Amino acid sequence: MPADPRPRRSALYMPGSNPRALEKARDLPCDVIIMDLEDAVAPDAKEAAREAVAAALLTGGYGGRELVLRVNGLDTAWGYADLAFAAGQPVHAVLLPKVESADAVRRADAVLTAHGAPDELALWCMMETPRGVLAATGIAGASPRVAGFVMGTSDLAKDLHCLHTPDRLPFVTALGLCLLAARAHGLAILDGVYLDLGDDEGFAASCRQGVEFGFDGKSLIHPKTIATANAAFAPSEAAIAWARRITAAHAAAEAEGKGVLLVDGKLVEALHVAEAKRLVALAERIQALHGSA
Ligand SMILES: CC(C)(COP(=O)(O)OP(=O)(O)OC[C@H]1O[C@@H](n2cnc3c(N)ncnc32)[C@H](O)[C@@H]1OP(=O)(O)O)[C@@H](O)C(=O)NCCC(=O)NCCSC(=O)C[C@H](O)C(=O)O
Ligand SMILES: [Mg+2]
Repeated sequence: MPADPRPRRSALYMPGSNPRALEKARDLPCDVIIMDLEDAVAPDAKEAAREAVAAALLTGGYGGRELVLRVNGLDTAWGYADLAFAAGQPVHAVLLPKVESADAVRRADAVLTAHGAPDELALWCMMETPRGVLAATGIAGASPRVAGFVMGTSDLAKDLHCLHTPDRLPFVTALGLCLLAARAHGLAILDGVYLDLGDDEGFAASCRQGVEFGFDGKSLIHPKTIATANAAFAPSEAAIAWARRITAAHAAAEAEGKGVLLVDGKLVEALHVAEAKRLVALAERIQALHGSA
């Protein structure tokens, strides 16, 4: 468990070519902002998008939100220049699209390093192709910079020829493989976007399912979905109260030389306390970031 888990309940994408969205993001209660140079930006707007992102980051005002810059792939006309640009930007992470191998991560890492990126600049990887999903473990461990995965379920559906069903059964294998690889390597992992902005109920259900799977949060395409994702991925008040209770009860039991106990008839061991402490730390970080859970 990370000692100090960072809130990543809601990660809002915005086109780098949309200055209004970049400006609006300063006042939105999302935990993560993903400024996109890739698929949300038309080919003839790629360079203007880089300039708009640079101007927005120079102005700042994004508070404690985590800033992520999605670049184009190194196999495109813009990828190298995007990475060279990203190396000098005040962002927390660079998000690589369509990552299919550990080697692709290492090539991107080398460009960042050659352009003076600090060691703290993280790499996040879009997991959105069949090859990428099958190479998830190698990708997760490819470089010390790799700190997160983001599921790209739209590209994945295209390559799998599958449908976006309400239960997301067609994605279960891919989501599970990426979750396993991310957790095995101590990475953050965010669920894919929900495309139907008119279906609030379906969106809420997909957030609940993301929580059940174990994702840290959900990637989003519109500000109106932030509140639902934030509520779904935050520990509930009842969960926090329970976490505090079992932590205290377990400490008292330990003082009496016992490793296990029952609280309200439920078995509590050290592993439950570890998860309880993670939830409480997460709730405290959310409070510090936005002032409320
Ligand atoms: C989908 C949109 C194009 C809709 O935009 P718009 O018509 O402007 O929406 P609204 O009029 O309802 O907007 C209301 C206000 O909110 C601001 N807004 C809208 N979207 C964003 C946003 N994403 N970030 C910040 N601010 C936003 C508008 O400017 C309005 O503000 P105001 O002027 O005050 O009224 C648009 O939402 C959009 O572009 N969304 C992001 C699309 C995107 O980034 N797509 C790429 C990422 S998803 C992906 O690639 C998936 C992955 O790779 C995979 O394979 O699965
Ligand atoms: Mg994609």
